Amino acid sequence: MFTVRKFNQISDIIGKHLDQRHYEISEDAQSYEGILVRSADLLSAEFPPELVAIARAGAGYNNIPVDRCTEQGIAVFNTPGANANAVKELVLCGLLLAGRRIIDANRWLESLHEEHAEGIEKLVEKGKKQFVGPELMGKTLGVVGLGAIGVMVANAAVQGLGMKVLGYDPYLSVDAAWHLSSEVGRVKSLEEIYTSCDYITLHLPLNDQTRGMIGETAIQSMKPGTVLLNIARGGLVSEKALIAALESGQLRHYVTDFPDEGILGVKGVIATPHLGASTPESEENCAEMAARQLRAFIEDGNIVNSVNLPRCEMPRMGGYRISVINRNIKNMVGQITAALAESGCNIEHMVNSSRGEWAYTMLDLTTAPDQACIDRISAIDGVVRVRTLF
Ligand SMILES: NC(=O)c1ccc[n+]([C@@H]2O[C@H](COP(=O)([O-])OP(=O)(O)OC[C@H]3O[C@@H](n4cnc5c(N)ncnc54)[C@H](O)[C@@H]3O)[C@@H](O)[C@H]2O)c1
Ligand SMILES: O=C(O)[C@H](O)COP(=O)(O)O
Repeated sequence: MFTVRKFNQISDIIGKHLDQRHYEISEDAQSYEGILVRSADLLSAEFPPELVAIARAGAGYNNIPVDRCTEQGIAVFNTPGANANAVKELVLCGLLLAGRRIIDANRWLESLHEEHAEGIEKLVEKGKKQFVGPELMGKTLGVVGLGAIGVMVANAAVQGLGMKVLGYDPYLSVDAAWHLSSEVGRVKSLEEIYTSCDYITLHLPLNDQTRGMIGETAIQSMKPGTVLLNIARGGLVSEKALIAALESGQLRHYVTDFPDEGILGVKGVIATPHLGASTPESEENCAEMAARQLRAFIEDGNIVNSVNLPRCEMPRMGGYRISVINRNIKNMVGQITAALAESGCNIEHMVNSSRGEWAYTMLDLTTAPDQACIDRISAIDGVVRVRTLF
């Protein structure tokens, strides 16, 4: 029996993979092997020694202390693409809301309704000229980050809305390149996005490299009256520079899913309360993918969609499986196999993968290793976690 602690409300569909006979899902357990989480802040959480994996039911994992987890031998997973369509739809909504001044117009109508009991139709016809707003067709959209969401937004804007679209992503994956419409232009610098676009939308992770990337210099190099959309993370944009730019008109609108007390009420801000992934479809997709990945790792050691460890899968063909997380330094596999040989264990199947500074090995043995053998492998310099999976 394994225990998985939920740090957020997660769709009940997780029960399909984490069934009651083998998993207890708890909101307050103190000892647990797995975590399921959405946006709860785990950055300063203390983890129990039994914890082997954290599954983020969503895309962004800046709420998880990934480096600390790796040092402690904890695998961290996310669910790439599982909520991308929901976010794409919210971005398209944001483009239309900002372009056609729908929020201002709606607010005006509500005020009319409060002030006038009748004659509204005449006032509507007289007043509508205040809310003339440009069409999207023919305007240029810049997409920063061409991952699961950025590609969908770029394709929808170029194919469905008739916009010109420029995309920037220095780390574009082969998979994303396959899915990107050939009508989307790729640029090599952010400067090109800033200077040529009427609308700019951000679809990249928040990390040390991207925090505050939209500051005064970036905003000042944009076209006057640019609409900036940020459904990715609030920390990508410097709030001081943003507010000054909205006040001066350098930015016409800031469409964001991450409002706070600093920007709410500022003219030009159109905000939603972190609703990007809040659709029944994406909540289920993310929960199911997270639960499946968590179970595959807890029970079989298989790694798919980890953000800190390499992809590594080996089908179960009997035998006694152990898994090892270690630093990616020379002679680790040699030392692990030597320790097994010393304990008289024969290796039936083995797989080893690395990712940057870390590596992962799974071995299926013909006989069960004893505790002395596990201790010997755990004592190898650079090994951070050894698990027995039988
Ligand atoms: N508002 C919401 O509810 C919501 C929902 C999902 C995702 N998000 C946010 O959107 C982000 C993107 O999600 P995704 O599913 O598309 O992720 P993804 O990993 O599929 O795509 C991110 C892309 O950003 C690119 N990138 C990384 N650093 C970059 C840089 N410095 N400049 C340009 N591109 C860079 C990567 O190469 C990748 O292609 C997430 O990290 C998350 O913060 C928000
Ligand atoms: O990164 C994500 O996937 C989103 O920000 C969604 O967050 P949520 O799961 O808390 O809605």
